[in-house]
Amino acid sequence: MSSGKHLGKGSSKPVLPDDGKLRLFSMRFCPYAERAHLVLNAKKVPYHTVYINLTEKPEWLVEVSPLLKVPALQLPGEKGEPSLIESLIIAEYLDEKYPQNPLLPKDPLKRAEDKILVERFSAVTNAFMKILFHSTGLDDYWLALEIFEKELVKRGTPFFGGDRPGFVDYMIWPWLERLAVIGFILEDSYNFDAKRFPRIANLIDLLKADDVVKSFYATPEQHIEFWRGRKSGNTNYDLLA
Ligand SMILES: N[C@@H](CCC(=O)N[C@@H](CS)C(=O)NCC(=O)O)C(=O)O
Repeated sequence: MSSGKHLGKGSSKPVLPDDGKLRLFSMRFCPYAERAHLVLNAKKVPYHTVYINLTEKPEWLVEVSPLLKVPALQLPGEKGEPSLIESLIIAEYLDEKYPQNPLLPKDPLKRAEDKILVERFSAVTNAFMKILFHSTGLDDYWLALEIFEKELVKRGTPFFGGDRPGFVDYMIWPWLERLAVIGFILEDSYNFDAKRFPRIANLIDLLKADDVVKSFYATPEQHIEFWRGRKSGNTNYDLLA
């Protein structure tokens, strides 16, 4: 169940059924929130989604997300107390709590290596933000992405998770899904060189066909539409809600 529209200032906190389901506070176009949706969907855990208008945040958001950010995950039975926050913490919690379809490897060293890789992805997400808000940083973006291309060569598998998507794949996917936005912001339709990133290009194709990714997918056009609104101060949060 989803709240449908993004709730903003003046909205009352939705009363959700006490049905033992998790509650995810989210925003449809937030890549960090998408991480949480992907893990929940990979685990097939039923949950409610409450979408938040981040431009005019509802007064009650602080009750569930002390840093006023999404995602925040409220556990069944919790009422107002602060929930789990931070996409990576939420993703790891869910992977440990729900053992079906494990995403992180069992081996402690391999687990640590995957988590380090995801930490290193912040170089990509930081460069992405720079492009979005300052139209600069494209070279940094590709340089950071190269680390991931090389890692796939090293692992010799189609996914970071091996023969199927794992933790790293789902944690980085939201930014791969948004590659077209870079072209839109920089007013350049050419934005991804599949010859420079053949493994990443293959990974993108494979992930696009993955049921979990498909369960929370927005098209390049939809992402561009969202960012066009955001840039002009007319954010259409409900474009896909
Ligand atoms: N480090 C956080 C980042 C979450 C984040 O920045 N979310 C954005 C939306 S994509 C947000 O809630 N922004 C609201 C704000 O910063 O006021 C995570 O991984 O969950």
